[in-house]
Amino acid sequence: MEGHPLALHDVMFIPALVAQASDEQNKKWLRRAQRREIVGCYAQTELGHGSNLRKLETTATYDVSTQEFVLHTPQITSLKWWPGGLGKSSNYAVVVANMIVKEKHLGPHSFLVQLRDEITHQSLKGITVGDIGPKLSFNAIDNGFLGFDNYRIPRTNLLMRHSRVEPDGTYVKPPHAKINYSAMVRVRSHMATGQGNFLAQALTIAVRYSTVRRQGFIESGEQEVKVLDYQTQQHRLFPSIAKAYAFTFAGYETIRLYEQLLKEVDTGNVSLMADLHALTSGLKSVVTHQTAQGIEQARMACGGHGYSQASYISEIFGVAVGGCTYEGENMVMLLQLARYLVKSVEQIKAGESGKLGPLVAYLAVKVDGVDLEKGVEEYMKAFQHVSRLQTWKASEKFLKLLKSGEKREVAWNKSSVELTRASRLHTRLYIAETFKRSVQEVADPRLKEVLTDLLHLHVNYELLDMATYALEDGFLSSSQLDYVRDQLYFYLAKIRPNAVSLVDSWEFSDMQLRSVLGRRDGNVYENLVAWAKASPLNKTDVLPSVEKYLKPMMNSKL
Ligand SMILES: CC/C=C\C/C=C\C/C=C\C/C=C\C/C=C\C/C=C\CC/C=C/C(=O)SCCNC(=O)CCNC(=O)[C@H](O)C(C)(C)COP(=O)(O)OP(=O)(O)OC[C@H]1O[C@@H](n2cnc3c(N)ncnc32)[C@H](O)[C@@H]1OP(=O)(O)O
Ligand SMILES: Cc1cc2nc3c(=O)[nH]c(=O)nc-3n(C[C@H](O)[C@H](O)[C@H](O)COP(=O)(O)OP(=O)(O)OC[C@H]3O[C@@H](n4cnc5c(N)ncnc54)[C@H](O)[C@@H]3O)c2cc1C
Repeated sequence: MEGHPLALHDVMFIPALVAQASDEQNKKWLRRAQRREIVGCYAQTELGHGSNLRKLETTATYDVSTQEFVLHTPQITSLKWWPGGLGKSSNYAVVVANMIVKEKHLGPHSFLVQLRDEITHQSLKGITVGDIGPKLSFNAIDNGFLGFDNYRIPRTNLLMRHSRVEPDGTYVKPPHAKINYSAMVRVRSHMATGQGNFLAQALTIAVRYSTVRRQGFIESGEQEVKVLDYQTQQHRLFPSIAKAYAFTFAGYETIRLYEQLLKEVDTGNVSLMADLHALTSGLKSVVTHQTAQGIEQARMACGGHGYSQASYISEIFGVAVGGCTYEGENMVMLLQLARYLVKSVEQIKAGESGKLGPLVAYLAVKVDGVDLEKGVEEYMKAFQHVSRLQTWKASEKFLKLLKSGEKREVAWNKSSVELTRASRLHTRLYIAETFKRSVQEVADPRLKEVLTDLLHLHVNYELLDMATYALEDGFLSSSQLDYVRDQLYFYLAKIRPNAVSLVDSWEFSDMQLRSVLGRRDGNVYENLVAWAKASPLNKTDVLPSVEKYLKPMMNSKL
């Protein structure tokens, strides 16, 4: 769980080579990387800049006389800072640097750079590299720093699948300005399944423990109840079970889209890039945020024992919450999706609704009301309505400010909270729709029934959570919201008998979960005692600190 020092080799280094190095370059590098003869990482973020890639300070200046790039980090803030696996493990890196050719700044480009000797593993001359120190989590990964002192690499180490620099310094542009960002888009498109998995682990622990833990009574009786029988406990955990499934389904779709994008880009078609960038930006932000919230609720649902490291939930939280920051800080990425939404509104206003992509076509279609009792399709229309309402409101606010003479960037900043709200609602609609589609495709009738219950729970929970938007313009009445609440409570109770099976179906082994509370056999109490006894503090009855500090204090006459 604490991560693996070679994780980024597989997650980003190899994918960056696959997507950005030419076939000829990959003949030299890819096989070696796949065999782990060389170990690499993805070095982009700097001490001074992570979000704003246009301001990266590391430069790669082309020297036409030697046909080399000179890598340089001119000041402290230019040091690469954060890349996983960079500090100690990697001997190579894909380095993102601002490329300068014939004094022209051509923006961020990726280079394969050797950092350490392949035999001795010592850092090479001109390179300063090390570990950035302990973090909230991921402490088995050596996130690192990296500086270059006019460090030279051959021209052919610029990754040249999409753009090139010829020996004489002629620059051949890529087919899309942001094609060099593909390694990030890849990770973002995998994050929904990855985060769904973290949420699932925490829920497995909390749900299993909630069937072992007995406390209090619902009705007066002989035996105290399992805490999972409390409606509040179900409300804390079951909507997150639905989300863990929903995120996984949404993630499968974005992974498929990314694979399709890779194929299309190779044939010169970059039309999917903007859509996938917008979609994955929103999805990574909503999913990581909701996952962190869900894991924290799972921890609290385990009461005091949830706070113990024996629960292992705090470890899962630490790793998962990193996703709110890495691969694009969540607010920054929500604002990327918002750009796409505002553009869509502008297209509609210009009478070009026909040009809208399938995921935003609903922004042009007004719905007057819904009959929620007719089922999930009507809920989808309600989600569309709230997302459309907020997207139009936020866009109009921005466009009005623009019209009043504000600079574009200032108008954007003044509308940004509303814009991020629109992005979240649009993404939650997407998650609900992929959930619905995925459940429809399930062939096994018994499985389909249980997943349909989860889907119903999800749409009722989500709609209630967005109620302010739906009430704002009278789209939903208060009696409709009462219906949603009743449905929510109905599905909490309906899911209760299947709750343990739903989490067991994820098939985490005890070794994976590392949780005393979430043990498959349910023997929690005896193992908590054994776990406590194994604490280093219990190795001796009397600690050395007693002689050193306590006794002098206790014997003092003051
Ligand atoms: C098989 C498994 C695979 C993967 C598993 C991965 C994760 C699994 C989940 C859990 C993890 C499990 C275990 C853990 C193991 C390891 C940890 C895993 C990963 C951690 C590694 C972390 C790595 C990093 O963090 S790398 C650094 C990431 N950095 C960022 O994300 C920076 C964010 N900033 C940006 O991306 C950009 O600066 C920007 C905000 C997008 C702005 O860019 P820029 O200034 O250049 O552009 P403009 O704003 O001017 O926009 C112009 C225009 O371009 C459009 N645009 C921008 N980007 C893109 C793009 N990528 N594609 C297409 N279009 C793009 C933008 O929208 C504008 O369009 P319009 O003009 O039309 O509006
Ligand atoms: C666990 C972990 C692993 C990482 N692994 C890697 C790696 O392998 N390789 C790598 O290169 N990097 C890596 N990173 C770095 C990571 O990608 C960046 O930290 C991340 O992109 C955020 O950038 P930042 O640190 O510059 O945040 P900042 O941009 O400084 O964010 C600070 C605050 O400013 C706000 N903000 C910034 N810009 C805007 C804006 N335009 N509009 C509104 N608000 C804004 C943010 O929302 C945030 O609230 C990793 C980070 C972590 C935590």
